[in-house]
Amino acid sequence: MSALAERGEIEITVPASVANLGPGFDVLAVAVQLYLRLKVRAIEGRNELRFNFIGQQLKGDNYIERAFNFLARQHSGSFPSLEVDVHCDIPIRSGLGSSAAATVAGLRLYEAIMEPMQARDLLNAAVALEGHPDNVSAALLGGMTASCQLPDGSTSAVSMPWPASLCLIVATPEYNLSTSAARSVLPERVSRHDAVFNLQRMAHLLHALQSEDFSLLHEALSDRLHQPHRQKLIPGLDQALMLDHPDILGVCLSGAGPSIVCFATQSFSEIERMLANIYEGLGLPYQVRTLAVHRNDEAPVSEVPPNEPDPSVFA
Ligand SMILES: Nc1ncnc2c1ncn2[C@@H]1O[C@H](COP(=O)(O)OP(=O)(O)OP(=O)(O)O)[C@@H](O)[C@H]1O
Ligand SMILES: N[C@@H](CCO)C(=O)O
Repeated sequence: MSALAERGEIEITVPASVANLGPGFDVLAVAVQLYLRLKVRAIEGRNELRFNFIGQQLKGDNYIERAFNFLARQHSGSFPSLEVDVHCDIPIRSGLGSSAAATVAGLRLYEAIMEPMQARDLLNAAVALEGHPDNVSAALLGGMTASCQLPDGSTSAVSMPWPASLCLIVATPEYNLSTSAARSVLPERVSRHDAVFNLQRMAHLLHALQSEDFSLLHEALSDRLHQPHRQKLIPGLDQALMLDHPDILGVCLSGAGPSIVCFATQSFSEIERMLANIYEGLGLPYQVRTLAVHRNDEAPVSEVPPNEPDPSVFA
């Protein structure tokens, strides 16, 4: 029996995510405590989905519906009609993984009303729809994830430790930038010098997050694969990268932007104010939020006993 048949109404919650984390372009992402929530009820009839967007208006296509239909077409095709209330706190086209959250929500909705699915099938469906794996991996697994596209075309995603004390202060200007527009400015080829630069930072970033030694975090968040090419599209990024405060441990673009993220373990309101001053100077409306990392289970990933199979690892 599906969860919906058992309970009459179900809720599905999917987190926002900050992708790339500087050098980890299309690889790293971290889920954060900002959510897309669905409330779902069965209604009379079959094969109809009715959506009510509450609070935030949908800009663009409905990716919840797209993901649901993707699975419905692959499986039986027939489903009970549903009414879905969508409460979305994730700003759309802002570099916080709204499309990934919507896609994962649609897949989880199908799973909830039909049958449980293998985690790897959900991930592969999400990547097929989203086009890049980083945000959807974090939206599915929670915490920080590293994704890898395998030679057979499937995707693997693994969970990585994230220090409980490290928060993200995220500034979002009111300035829509679609991911496709922010990807269109990226060069097809990069130099060996730049590839090595990113590998060095990525290794140091993972070390800093594992060891909780943040002394090299600032340098470890620099990037040459995407951020410099996007910088001209992102209001406030030049100024944010130059912010100077002893508790700002590093700064980078959030996903494809235009959100910008500062990392810190304290002084959150001072850092929020510094980010706010940038957009006030530019005359742009903005929102600033201090976000903790979202974990699917509250146990830190590092506490998973080494010999237990980790259910959050796909292969
Ligand atoms: N709550 C939602 N419900 C349905 N579809 C959504 C929702 N939120 C976003 N989308 C779809 O995702 C599109 C935005 O995707 P896009 O990848 O450009 O931005 P983003 O995911 O917010 O940013 P990024 O990928 O850089 O984090 C919207 O135009 C809409 O089609
Ligand atoms: N890795 C993707 C993330 C989009 O949120 C990009 O930078 O285009």
